[in-house]
Amino acid sequence: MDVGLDHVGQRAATGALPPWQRVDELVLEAYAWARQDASGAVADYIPALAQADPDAFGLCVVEVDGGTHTAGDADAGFSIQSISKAFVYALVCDELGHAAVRERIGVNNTGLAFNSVVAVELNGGHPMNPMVNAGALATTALVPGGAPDEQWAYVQDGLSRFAGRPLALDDEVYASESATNQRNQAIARLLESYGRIEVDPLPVVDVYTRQCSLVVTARDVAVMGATLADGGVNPLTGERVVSAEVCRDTLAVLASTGLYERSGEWLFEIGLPGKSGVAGGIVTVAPGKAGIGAFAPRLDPAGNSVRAQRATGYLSRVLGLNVFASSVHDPASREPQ
Ligand SMILES: NC(=O)CC[C@H](N)C(=O)O
Repeated sequence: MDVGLDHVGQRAATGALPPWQRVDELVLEAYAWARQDASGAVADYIPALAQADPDAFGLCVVEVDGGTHTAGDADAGFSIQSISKAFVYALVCDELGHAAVRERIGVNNTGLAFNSVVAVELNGGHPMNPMVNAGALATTALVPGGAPDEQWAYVQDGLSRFAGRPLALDDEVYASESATNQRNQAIARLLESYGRIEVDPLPVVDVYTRQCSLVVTARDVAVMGATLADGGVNPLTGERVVSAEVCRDTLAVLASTGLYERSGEWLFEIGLPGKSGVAGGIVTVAPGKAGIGAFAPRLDPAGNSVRAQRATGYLSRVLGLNVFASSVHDPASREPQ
């Protein structure tokens, strides 16, 4: 992934964000620049997703003090899909302690596609990390509650607390994905055969499918990211959702695995933990600073939104968010004009 940022100056990551009026302008600029790229294709392996408007595009930055900046369709709804994996993982770690989850789920990249069955086999039945489908299914199996309906209530409530508003299910996406998720059912059965899922796997797949079908907006996703950036406290509601330690651990996992087999390229270009979903959303977290939510349905071959990656990369540079760009003495780290 080369998102074509060579012409955009990298602001040093030390210090605060620019004043809010300037952030407003830069968000509009990032949006206009990313919008020029109409490449990629809308996901169609879940039939309901194929109906998305390919030109929809929303962008939102929420700062840890609650300051909010939007461009385009920031309030257009889309299904959260794999972005949910990051937040369900955080909730489960907060509940069970990260050591237990780390052993069972893992924190290393598979180097393979998000829905790879081979990855499970190659790793002796280990799901490897919570951001691929195998690890996400194994994580959802650990959600407290026991019965699937209670687990679902826990997930829906927890993700809503991250977003700061009640999130609802997209019934059409849920029905469509339920009818076509045989591969996820197979992965769950495979994990069961290796003892990595110890409950009935098909209800786990159902809870997972529901969690992926929650409707969010770019604004919601930015608030969810800002909650992780803010050490677990939602900057809009003031509610603590998870502990600061859980945020730290979740962000480390996102940095290495959030964009699947493209995670290295993402980190190289953008320098921030992020998580994508096949409906076209990406959440990105600038620790201690802000969350970014971006949504545009056209995807690259790994299943990551083209425009969302570009807009986020632009913002990372001009806002000075790249966590590796901290050398104020580096002549390449110049203030953007
Ligand atoms: N990458 C994704 O967003 C995948 C999520 C989707 N619900 C699936 O399980 O296939």
